[in-house]
Amino acid sequence: MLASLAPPLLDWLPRQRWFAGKGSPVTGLAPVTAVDLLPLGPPGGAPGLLHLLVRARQPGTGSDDCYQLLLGVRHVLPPRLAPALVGRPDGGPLRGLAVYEALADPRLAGLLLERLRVPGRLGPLRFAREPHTDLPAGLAPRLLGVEQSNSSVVYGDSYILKLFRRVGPGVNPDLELPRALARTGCARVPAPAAWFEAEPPGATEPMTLGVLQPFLAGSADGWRLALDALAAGDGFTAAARALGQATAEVHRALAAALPTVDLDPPRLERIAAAMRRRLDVTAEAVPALRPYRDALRAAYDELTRPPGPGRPRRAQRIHGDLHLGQALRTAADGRWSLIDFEGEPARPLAERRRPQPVEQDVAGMLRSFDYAAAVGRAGTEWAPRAREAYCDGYAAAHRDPREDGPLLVAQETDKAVYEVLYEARHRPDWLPVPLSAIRRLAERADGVRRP
Ligand SMILES: Nc1ncnc2c1ncn2[C@@H]1O[C@H](COP(=O)(O)OP(=O)(O)O)[C@@H](O)[C@H]1O
Ligand SMILES: O=P(O)(O)O[C@H]1O[C@H](CO)[C@@H](O[C@H]2O[C@H](CO)[C@@H](O)[C@H](O)[C@H]2O)[C@H](O)[C@H]1O
Repeated sequence: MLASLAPPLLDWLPRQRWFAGKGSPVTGLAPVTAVDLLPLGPPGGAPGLLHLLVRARQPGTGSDDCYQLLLGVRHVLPPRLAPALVGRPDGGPLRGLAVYEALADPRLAGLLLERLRVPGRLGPLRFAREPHTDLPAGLAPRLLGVEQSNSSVVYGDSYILKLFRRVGPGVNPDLELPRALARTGCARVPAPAAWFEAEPPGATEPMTLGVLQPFLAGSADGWRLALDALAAGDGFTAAARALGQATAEVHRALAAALPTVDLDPPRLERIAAAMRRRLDVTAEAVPALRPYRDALRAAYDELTRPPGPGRPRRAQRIHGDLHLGQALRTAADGRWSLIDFEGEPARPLAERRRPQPVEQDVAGMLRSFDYAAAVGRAGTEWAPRAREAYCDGYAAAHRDPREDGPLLVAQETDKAVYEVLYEARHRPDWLPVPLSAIRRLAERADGVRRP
């Protein structure tokens, strides 16, 4: 079946926002699993729903990533679904049929919820749910239009299903961590209600494919709220402080729920080495970063010097890609919740599941205030105030993340380097935002190198 689907998919896949392999051509697709979730009916009857895991061949990248696709199949595509068209295969069993993004079709998205309501297996797919959750039938689905790393469908403003696009063996932290947090009673993170995974033939571990969790209706994300506050000339320090507190609570709950480790010198050296590697890879890909490479390395060297006495460094499971867009505040009670514990989508899963210093998350959020200030054209004081308020809130609920300056600066540098690559690949117009932070961090590191 894939042979006839391959030509339209080869054209369509690299254009999707969630396609992670931008920058290298896709030369072929290899099927991993194919499951008919709903067989195509006769003309005028039910659409078909095909679940596919495909490996995209990208020579020279060192890895052929596996992607999850949900494809609708119809004899005739109604005009409202025209933007979702992937293509019309010109041979094989799908010849002449319209193949399209199934999540855009409420009938097919609804079927996914039905599958999640009833635990069980279907070929290599396994559907599971928390035993005592009440999942009503027939909730109206709508595909979220936001441009993200994955795809999400909201059901009746009650639940949201996140479908991971680039998938790999091992439990996804976006299922693992919220489940662990739910067990501790931490209410800052929506608890998974159901999920599904695949066990392809020969796989050593299942791949998490999707997670259903309660939808926080009436909430707005921190990025939107920060930009709104900036446009209105309102302050953001109270919100930032509360967000710092929420982050600290989640970190404390994660440290209680899952193993933590000492950041001894060999571990710190490994962290610094990984940061240097990311810097080198990014400087190769983005020439604008090259003039700052040596100065930034100094920040990583600082990290490996022994910290002051009484400052034990520890690592634990963290969010891994914390920014304002990952924090939702409900209008009714002004409470912050954190979402999207997948970690940085570009990093290998095993690395994302490794314990890290909490400063990595704190640095991510600090960078985000900087982004909001740049995009919202804030005055020079806005970001420093928000950053301080966030750290104050964090310190009040846990410990002060500013205490270990070298660790925080190294993490912030690493994050800004990540953002340079992210923006170069996904939003080149935004590249100046992390680059201006890189300039600032490089000047600071130069000051440390030549006091
Ligand atoms: N539990 C939730 N309640 C309300 N909105 C949510 C919830 N989870 C996610 N969202 C919305 O969906 C968007 C995408 O979710 P996210 O987990 O960040 O996916 P991605 O990995 O694709 O970025 C978020 O920016 C947020 O607007
Ligand atoms: O899609 P995800 O939420 O998993 O995260 C990716 O996309 C983010 C952009 O939406 C990106 O975040 C960067 O841009 C944000 C503003 O749009 C800014 O607030 C963040 O600080 C900045 O890192 C994130 O890095 C990326 O992993």
